[in-house]
Amino acid sequence: MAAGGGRPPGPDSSLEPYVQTRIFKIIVIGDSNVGKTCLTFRFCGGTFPDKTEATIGVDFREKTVEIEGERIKVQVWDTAGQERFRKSMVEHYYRNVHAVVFVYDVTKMTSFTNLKMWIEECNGHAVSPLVPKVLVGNKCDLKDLIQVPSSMALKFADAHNMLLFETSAKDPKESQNVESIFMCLACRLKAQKSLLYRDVEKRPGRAQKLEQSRDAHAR
Ligand SMILES: Nc1nc2c(ncn2[C@@H]2O[C@H](COP(=O)(O)OP(=O)(O)OP(=O)(O)O)[C@@H](O)[C@H]2O)c(=O)[nH]1
Ligand SMILES: [Mg+2]
Repeated sequence: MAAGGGRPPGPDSSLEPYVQTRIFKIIVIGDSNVGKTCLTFRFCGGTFPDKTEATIGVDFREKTVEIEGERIKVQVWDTAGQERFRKSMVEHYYRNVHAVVFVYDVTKMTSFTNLKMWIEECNGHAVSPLVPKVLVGNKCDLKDLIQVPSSMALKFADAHNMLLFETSAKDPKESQNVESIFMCLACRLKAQKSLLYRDVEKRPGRAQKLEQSRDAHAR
């Protein structure tokens, strides 16, 4: 039986008339200086930046990944931790978000205790409980300075129904672990069939329609 309506199988996908790419919007949230920018750099660019400055508003990074034969654009929103650099942007962070990464610094207890506040902010923006969320303890390379024990972080993650990743954006040996944070979320999102195509290349009319229906869905 011929497959109706699906993408025709073929060796050269560039010949397909309609290439549909889903975009997953993942926001990275947490105190200033916990390493959000460095983590997103590590995932999207594969490196640790020599020098970073406090993020103002938001920086976008993107990486296309392939999961079970589907190309997916992971759009990472690297948000600002400092209140003065984020306050005008908060609504935009949470709008139509697909997944949330909460980051703390394992060497700074206040960045961990502040997670409560970040979770409250997220919940206050009507982010669905179905939106996957993960917890990331960063800077694990600073072994002698660790203030947040794994057991404490694990308990908190469990209580909030999140997976915990302890990692380091700096240590190249941890790069696979950083990758797995975003890949784990992308896999979970891919499994949510209800996520519509937001970026339909070569068919803008259809893309717009789907986007509208998605927005209507979200209301
Ligand atoms: N040792 C170590 N330092 C790190 C790591 N990740 C980030 N840093 C350092 O921590 C500092 C802050 O990193 P950023 O990524 O800019 O922090 P941020 O969370 O984006 O901060 P805001 O943009 O102000 O919200 C920088 O000096 C980084 O070099 C890590 O895994 N290990
Ligand atoms: Mg930053």
